[in-house]
Amino acid sequence: MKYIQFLKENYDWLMDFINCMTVGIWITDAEGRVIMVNNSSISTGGLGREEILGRYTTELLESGYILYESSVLKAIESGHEESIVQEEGEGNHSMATSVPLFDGDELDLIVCVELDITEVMRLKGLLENQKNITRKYRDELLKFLGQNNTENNGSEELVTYNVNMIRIKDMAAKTGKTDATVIITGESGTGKEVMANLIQKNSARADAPFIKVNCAAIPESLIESEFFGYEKGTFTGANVNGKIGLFELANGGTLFLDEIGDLPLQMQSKLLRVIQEREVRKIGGEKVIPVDIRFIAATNKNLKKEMERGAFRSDLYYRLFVVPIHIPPLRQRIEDIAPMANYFIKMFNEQYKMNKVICDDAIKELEAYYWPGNVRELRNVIERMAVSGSGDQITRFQVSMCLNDNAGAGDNMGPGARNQSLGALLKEYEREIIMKTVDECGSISAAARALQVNKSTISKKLKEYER
Ligand SMILES: Nc1ncnc2c1ncn2[C@@H]1O[C@H](COP(=O)(O)OP(=O)(O)OP(=O)(O)O)[C@@H](O)[C@H]1O
Repeated sequence: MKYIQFLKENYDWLMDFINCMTVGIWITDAEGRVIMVNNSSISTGGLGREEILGRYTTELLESGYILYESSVLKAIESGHEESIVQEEGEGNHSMATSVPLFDGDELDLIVCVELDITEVMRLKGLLENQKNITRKYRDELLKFLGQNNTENNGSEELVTYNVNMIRIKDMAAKTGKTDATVIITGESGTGKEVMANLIQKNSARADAPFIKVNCAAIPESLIESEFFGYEKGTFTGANVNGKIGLFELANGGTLFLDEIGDLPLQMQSKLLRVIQEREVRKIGGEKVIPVDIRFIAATNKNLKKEMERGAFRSDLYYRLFVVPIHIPPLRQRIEDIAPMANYFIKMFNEQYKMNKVICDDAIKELEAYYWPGNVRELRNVIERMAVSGSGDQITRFQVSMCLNDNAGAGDNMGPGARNQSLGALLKEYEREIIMKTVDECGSISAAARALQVNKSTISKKLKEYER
């Protein structure tokens, strides 16, 4: 009883000491009987010192002076430090921490410190509120991104959760509001056309004609007549009524010049003239037709290099690069792979009336791939797995096989490009095969029979995989 003894011997000056403190302090004996209490504690409760001193905590609890529960009683019971937070009405909160002090093995007394945490709780509430608001805005933002995605031509969305891409998308949407010429660059399959659709859809010309032309697909001999059209009787064997050219078709709207890097030099200078002078004349025609066209061009070529080697006109280059938009390859925005994969699965589920889902492992496998064919390749891979796999799950095994097929079909990044040794790759495939067979066969014995190995081999491998 050394603490109780000390306390009794030094009661007066100890009382003066704890009365200097702004926190409430209670000291009870091992039975929870109050032997000391300071002014700060009394000022927070409804009873005076004399009414508290000498009373058992259980009594105070029963009489309602202490609300709900007592940290003192909890500390007596557990023999450890105990804290409780209590609401004391009118939004006030306190936190009581009781520390048991032992003389040897014997509980001697309990020191309870009471803190007014009303302000802390108010701040906590504010923080919670703030967090809820942030969560709400985040959800709204994600919803907005998803909704924005549908603002595309046709049924396709521009799916992205990549910060860079979101910024680009934002900028693209803004340029839609102007008539500035836009050039979209990026590797094949990165989504340049999807971006062009987004720009057009967000522009004042959204309801006006949107003419798309693949410059690489038109034979050189026909390119001029395709763009400018011709008057009737101009060519023998041609349409007797003449032809309206792409420029005229796009008048009042937008002309999307895909693969502009493949436009023959001669046509490049003619295009430049149209962009600058805003008028066209049909082949064999006299009449000058004023045109009001917004140009969006795209290429997977490095136009600067093309210009340097004389394959692209520098004046056209500078005329096009008013608003340049570069779309990064898919391998540089790995966070887009999972949402895109899920987006394509949903799309193919609807198209083929399926219920496919992709497992996390399979997503990881997709994320580890190099994607030389970018989003187009991802979409094709998902479609192939969706229509060819059995069951509703797209597994990691299926992804591995599919990506290997892709690599084998001439794409330049096979499993080796993932920097894994043959041994590691074989182990990985062995694991996939075993897991899939056990999954499909429903038991280790059946899988062992199917793979023509001992049951113990499969069990051993499965244990290894669990580690
Ligand atoms: N961000 C995206 N969200 C959803 N689908 C996308 C996205 N980007 C590309 N795709 C899809 O990938 C495929 C290829 O996209 P797109 O044709 O726009 O690429 P591209 O860069 O214009 O290709 P290319 O240079 O070969 O013309 C399309 O099926 C398109 O719908």
